[in-house]
Amino acid sequence: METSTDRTVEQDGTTRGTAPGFTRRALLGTAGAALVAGAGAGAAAALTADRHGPNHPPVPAGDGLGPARVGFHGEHQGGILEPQQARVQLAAFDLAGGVGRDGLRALLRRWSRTAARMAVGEPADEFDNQVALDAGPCSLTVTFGFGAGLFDKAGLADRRPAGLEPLPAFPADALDPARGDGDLFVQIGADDALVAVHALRVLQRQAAGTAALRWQMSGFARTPGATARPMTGRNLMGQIDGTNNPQPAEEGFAAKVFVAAGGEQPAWLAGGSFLVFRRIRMLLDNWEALPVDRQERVIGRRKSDGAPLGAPADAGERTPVDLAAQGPDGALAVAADAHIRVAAPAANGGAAMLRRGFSYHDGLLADGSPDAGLLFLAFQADPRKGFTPVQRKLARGDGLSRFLRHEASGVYAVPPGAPQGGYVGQTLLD
Ligand SMILES: C=CC1=C(C)c2cc3[nH]c(cc4nc(cc5[nH]c(cc1n2)c(C)c5CCC(=O)O)C(CCC(=O)O)=C4C)c(C)c3C=C
Ligand SMILES: [Fe+2]
Repeated sequence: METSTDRTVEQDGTTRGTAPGFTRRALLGTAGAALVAGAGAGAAAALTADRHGPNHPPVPAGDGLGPARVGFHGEHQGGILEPQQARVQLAAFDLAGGVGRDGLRALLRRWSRTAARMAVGEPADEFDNQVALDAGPCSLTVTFGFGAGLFDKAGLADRRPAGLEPLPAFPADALDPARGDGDLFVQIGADDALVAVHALRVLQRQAAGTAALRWQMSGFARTPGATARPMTGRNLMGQIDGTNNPQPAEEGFAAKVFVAAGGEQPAWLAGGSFLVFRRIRMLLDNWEALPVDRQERVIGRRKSDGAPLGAPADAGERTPVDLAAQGPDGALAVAADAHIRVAAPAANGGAAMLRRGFSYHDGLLADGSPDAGLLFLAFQADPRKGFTPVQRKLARGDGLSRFLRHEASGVYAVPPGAPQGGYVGQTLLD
């Protein structure tokens, strides 16, 4: 695993030299980019401790989160396999009328070039507003997705993937169309809020005349180093959320998450994925009125350590779930309507997805309740076999659904990663 701050590990495992990490903006001559490296070394050592992932080089103590970087180029796009960053910006754009295949290609070329530059902390181009000048890339990833509408508008209807059909309406959906769907989707993750917002602003300005912002949302996850040891983050209901995700090292992971070559989906999408997005508001006033043991019953896991109900006191979140386990009274330890029972692949014909959601908190609603919840994001090889059957089940029989409102929705084809010198979407457009 690469450890030097002046080299980038690309997703294909190759390394690439760059100007020494934190001072590269100054080397590039960007105005105002005289940078201070190594501040707060002691705190930084802790902050960087849990940022390691398959495509994510460890950062030596003393450099903080700033210089950490995720290579833009590779087999898959960034922002899928890496550990979640502390901040996310989600946005969707609609193509302007009359923008055909060539206009779309020009935009994606430009966006890819810019995302690759920003991922190593370089300024974008003339549209860079210089608001993140003194920050490193902070593990910036930019992930692009294509909505169903894009294919008709760009004259590519014959290349629309079969998996990109609209999601069915689920019972109790309360969806706002203005905050869902969209022709082009962008997920921007970074360990610094300004870095993420800056990247979105640059992409938006570059799109002027070609694509207009349709909706935008901000989210957050745990900041690296916030806990004494690396552990799965908590959501705004206080649950450890993400434990039983498919793990990259496990057999069959790629088949669950990525589109295989030679299958039902078009060849251009091989190595890509599908992303299902749901903005799910949590009814926190109701949830927080429940005693903790009732909250645990709703999920099927302990709140303190995330261990499955019925597991021994010293079990941890990674203890395998025993859905047949019984309590002392002979009743199922994980209740029939517990979220983890209803959502489990075993209850859904093996349906699986890689969940990578972020919390949001956007103030209060008119009734004084928090406008807060989960920006649910799940990558999968085919939503018709992943998200849809699971959500069908959850909407009918999940104890958690009484505390949730699905308010916005989108499904996007996520193209494979771009090779060096290439752009995301190239396999579709060239
Ligand atoms: C359709 C898919 C899912 C939606 C929508 C969903 C919403 C949602 N989930 C939580 C909290 C937790 N979910 C957990 C596990 C879990 N959830 C899903 C699917 C959806 N969740 C799956 C497939 C699983 C794994 C089930 C298993 O195999 O064990 C957990 C437990 C910890 C974990 O494994 O992640 C929590 C907690 C919320 C709050 C929420 C909507 C806001
Ligand atoms: Fe869940």
